[in-house]
Amino acid sequence: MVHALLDAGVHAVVGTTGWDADALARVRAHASTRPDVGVLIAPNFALSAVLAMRFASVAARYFASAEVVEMHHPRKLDAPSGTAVHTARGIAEARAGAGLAPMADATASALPGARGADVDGVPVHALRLEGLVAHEQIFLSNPGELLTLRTDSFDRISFMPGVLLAVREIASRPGVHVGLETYLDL
Ligand SMILES: NC(=O)C1=CN([C@@H]2O[C@H](COP(=O)(O)OP(=O)(O)OC[C@H]3O[C@@H](n4cnc5c(N)ncnc54)[C@H](OP(=O)(O)O)[C@@H]3O)[C@@H](O)[C@H]2O)C=CC1
Ligand SMILES: O=C(O)C1=N[C@H](C(=O)O)C[C@H](O)C1
Repeated sequence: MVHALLDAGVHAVVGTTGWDADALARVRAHASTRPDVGVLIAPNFALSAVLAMRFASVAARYFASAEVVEMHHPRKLDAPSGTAVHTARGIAEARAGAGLAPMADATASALPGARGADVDGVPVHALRLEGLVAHEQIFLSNPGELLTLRTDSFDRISFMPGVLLAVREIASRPGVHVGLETYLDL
């Protein structure tokens, strides 16, 4: 779909998650044939989630350990959530940039999944619970201290301001961008 929109010269705001690295690379390659067209792939349009991700990536370099727990409604098809993957990648990039060593974890035996998914070295845990919409907690810790960042979308109305911002801005932002934070002055 995004390839067809690029071919037609139509800007695309994408909120669908579950993209793997290969799919993203294919879009980037295809987009290079239409540098005049904008593509925004945003795993979350809620301001609280975008800010939580940003805060996590700013804080990550100061903490020895980091893990992400996302919680969603049980009808969700992908796990972990696109938001959690994006959060973990931001943390991992910040850690790598600061030259931090891999996180301590002495686990020697575990049931499959017990330590979550490994996203660039950051454990990500997915809960599916009736009654929830979209929620995430980011844990960052050092010996003797813990920082917890939490974002809750109680209603899908939370995504709307970000979607409107994206569709209003996209024509002035050619190229492929990942994450609504690229549109914000953060
Ligand atoms: N970026 C963000 O802020 C957010 C992202 N999401 C992401 O959006 C995606 C959809 O989630 P959600 O809205 O809960 O899912 P839903 O099942 O509620 O909606 C999916 C929609 O896609 C349509 N659809 C499904 N398959 C096709 C297809 N092959 N061709 C065309 N249309 C299709 C469905 O149409 P029909 O009803 O006719 O089957 C339906 O309208 C997920 O990846 C989710 O993670 C969700 C919320 C916020
Ligand atoms: O499926 C959902 O509902 C959501 N999906 C997105 C994700 O995977 O991060 C955004 C939000 O969490 C809602």
